[in-house]
Amino acid sequence: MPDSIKAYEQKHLDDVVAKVKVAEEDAKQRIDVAENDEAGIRKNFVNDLRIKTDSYEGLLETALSVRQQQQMLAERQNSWQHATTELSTLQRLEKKAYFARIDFQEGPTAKTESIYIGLGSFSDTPDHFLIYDWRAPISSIYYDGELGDVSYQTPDGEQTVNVQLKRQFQIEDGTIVTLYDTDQTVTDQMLLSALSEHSDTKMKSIVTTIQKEQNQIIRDTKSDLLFVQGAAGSGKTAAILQRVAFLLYRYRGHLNAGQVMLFSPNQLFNDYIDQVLPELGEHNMVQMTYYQYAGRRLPKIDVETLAQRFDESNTPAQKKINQLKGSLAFFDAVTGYADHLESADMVFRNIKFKGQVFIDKAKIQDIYYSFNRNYHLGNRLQATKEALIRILNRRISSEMKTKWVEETIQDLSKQELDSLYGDEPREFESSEKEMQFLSRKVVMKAFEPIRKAIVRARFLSINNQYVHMLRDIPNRLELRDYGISMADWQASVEESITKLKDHRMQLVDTTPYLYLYDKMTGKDGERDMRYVFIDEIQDYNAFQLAFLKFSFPRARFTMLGDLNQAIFTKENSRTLLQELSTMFDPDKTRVVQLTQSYRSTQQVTDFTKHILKNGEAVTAFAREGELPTVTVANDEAGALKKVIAQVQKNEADQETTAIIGKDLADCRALTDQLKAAGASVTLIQSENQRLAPGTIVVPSFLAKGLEFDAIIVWQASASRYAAEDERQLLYTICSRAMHRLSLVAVGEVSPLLSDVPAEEYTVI
Ligand SMILES: Nc1ncnc2c1ncn2[C@@H]1O[C@H](COP(=O)(O)OP(=O)(O)OP(=O)(O)O)[C@@H](O)[C@H]1O
Repeated sequence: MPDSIKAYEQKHLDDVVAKVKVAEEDAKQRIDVAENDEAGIRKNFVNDLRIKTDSYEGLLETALSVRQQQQMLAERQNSWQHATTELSTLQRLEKKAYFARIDFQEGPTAKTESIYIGLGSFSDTPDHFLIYDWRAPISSIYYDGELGDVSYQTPDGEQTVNVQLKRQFQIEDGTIVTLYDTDQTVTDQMLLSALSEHSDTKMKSIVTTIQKEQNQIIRDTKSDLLFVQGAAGSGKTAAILQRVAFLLYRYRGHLNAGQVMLFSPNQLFNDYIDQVLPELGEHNMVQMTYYQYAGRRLPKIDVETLAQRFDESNTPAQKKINQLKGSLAFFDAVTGYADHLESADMVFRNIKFKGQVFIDKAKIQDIYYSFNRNYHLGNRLQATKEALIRILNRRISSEMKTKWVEETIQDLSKQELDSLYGDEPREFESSEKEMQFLSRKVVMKAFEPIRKAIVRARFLSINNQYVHMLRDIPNRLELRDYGISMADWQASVEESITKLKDHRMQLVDTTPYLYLYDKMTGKDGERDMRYVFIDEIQDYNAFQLAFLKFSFPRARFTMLGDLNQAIFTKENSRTLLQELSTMFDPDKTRVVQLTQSYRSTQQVTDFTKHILKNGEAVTAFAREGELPTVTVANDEAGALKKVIAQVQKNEADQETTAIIGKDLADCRALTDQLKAAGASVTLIQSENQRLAPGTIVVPSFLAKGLEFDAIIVWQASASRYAAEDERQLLYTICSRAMHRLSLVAVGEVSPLLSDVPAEEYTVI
């Protein structure tokens, strides 16, 4: 690239930065003005406000003036907010104004235009954009096409332009470090340098190097279901975070971050990605694990944790039952059962008062089923509550005459009496009237728990209903079709009952339980949620997905996953895709496959993909690195020595390292041994822990979605990984490595590695 071009571009950059600085000053002034105004309003507010409470007009006047002041404050707050956001974008632009330039013509006779693309828009006069936001429609041509005719989507339809130049910049602190002209989507050079960086405990945004296939995911606005099957490290997570930023920009004013929700695999992962959106100048979306989402609604039940679920060893019969409980057929069966409750079989509980039956369950049942067939579960319940409240109100008068009421009044202290009188005048026509007044108050107070119980529908019993439903399932589904015998089913119902009595529940029961509860109480989901993202979709079952669709009826779904990494659902994940396809309109479903893996070096990707059999396609990105190493020690002590030596080597090379063990027990034992040998490592044992800098030891099921410079697989031995259905697990572990992968086995190496060609690793 001739120096004259670099000089020209640096001058252009200097001009833009100078204008950015002017705008920064302007924004700062606006912030000052807003702050001063606000302080002024608050001060005057106290001085000006005369509280008039002696007449109705006076009260109204006071209220109006308070309201006016509040409005003025809100306006200042708004302009303060606006100027502050603008300032933070400008400060970012001052350092790195843009990363690309595109020259294009809108038609053969049109004049050539140049635009610069950066993290945010900037214009010096309205309509004169010096920088375009990377999410603007026109910016799409940078990611999407090559030179020549390129089309892009605008809100008014498709546009085609002729692209003549694509220039990329690496800018640091207002100085151009390098620039390249390219005819490819994004030069490999830029991507290579992005990928060669060391890993961090926080994920970074990929704005400058988004790839064409990723851009399709980011900018999709049409699909109700966008399903992304992407190899490990293909940028699924990176792309969806960019997508959230894109959507927030595209629908600014109509969509806020609170209407976007991401279901992530674990809390560590939440921590790992929480800087990406703020870095892009956006607020984080709502982020939760499915476990948190379900658990939050079941505060009194201990739902099985990730670690427990991972350690679960089920009999073949239990596996089949779990499979059934996670299927769409089961979802339909629960739906059918719930609909049937409109005409029969709802289980009720007596409403009690002072240990006695107050309203009998048979009576409640009569009321519940007295409404005509047009009443569905929701309004049937509402109408029942209203009827019960009426009964309660009628019972007040009769209860007032009972002995306990009279006794209670006699025993009242002065303080209690005062609180019963409240602010009401204490003049009564007669002592009888006064007694009546007090009796009513006493009874109403005593009835308060009953009123609450009615309003909260405590006369329903979700636990009993759930058990009733489980017992009824053989009437709704042909168990034999699922390879389940009647005896096995009954045994599993008994087990669920035992657990429920003990306030425990398996994850596989949680969703049907919540779904049944929502149906019984007529809930129809959170209508405000507009975009739901589900990462690591292969760990969900169809029932959960159907439930999420039911729970967010107006949302569009983006589901991402890698069937190669199905560590919980294993082979069942393949049927998930089929089941999903029946849940959404095929015309509004888009499936995108990402096969290129960006995370790892070619050597690591080649090695890991040989662990899989009939796996989904994975292509290595041509980034050179060292071969993975495999060490087989005779005993644990020998293996431990190898691990310590490897950690020391990694530390010397400044490679952040995670040692991944199969389960928590292995990881605990290893951490103790490493610490005893003087190594400094942090054990991550629960998903609620934070990612620590330095070397960590982490069990496989918590390493999902994360990445590290170097991975040491602890106990890559035949004793740990032998079963065919553990291939995905071993693959998931190994594919966390960016640059360096070391496997350490004791005794005999895992047979799951037998298909890896000998030239793809070094034995040490
Ligand atoms: N276009 C890109 N430019 C630069 N880096 C990228 C790009 N795409 C992906 N990466 C990087 O590749 C790594 C893997 O990406 P990410 O974690 O999003 O993959 P994933 O598909 O979610 O992986 P997994 O399924 O294994 O968790 C990250 O470090 C990410 O920043």
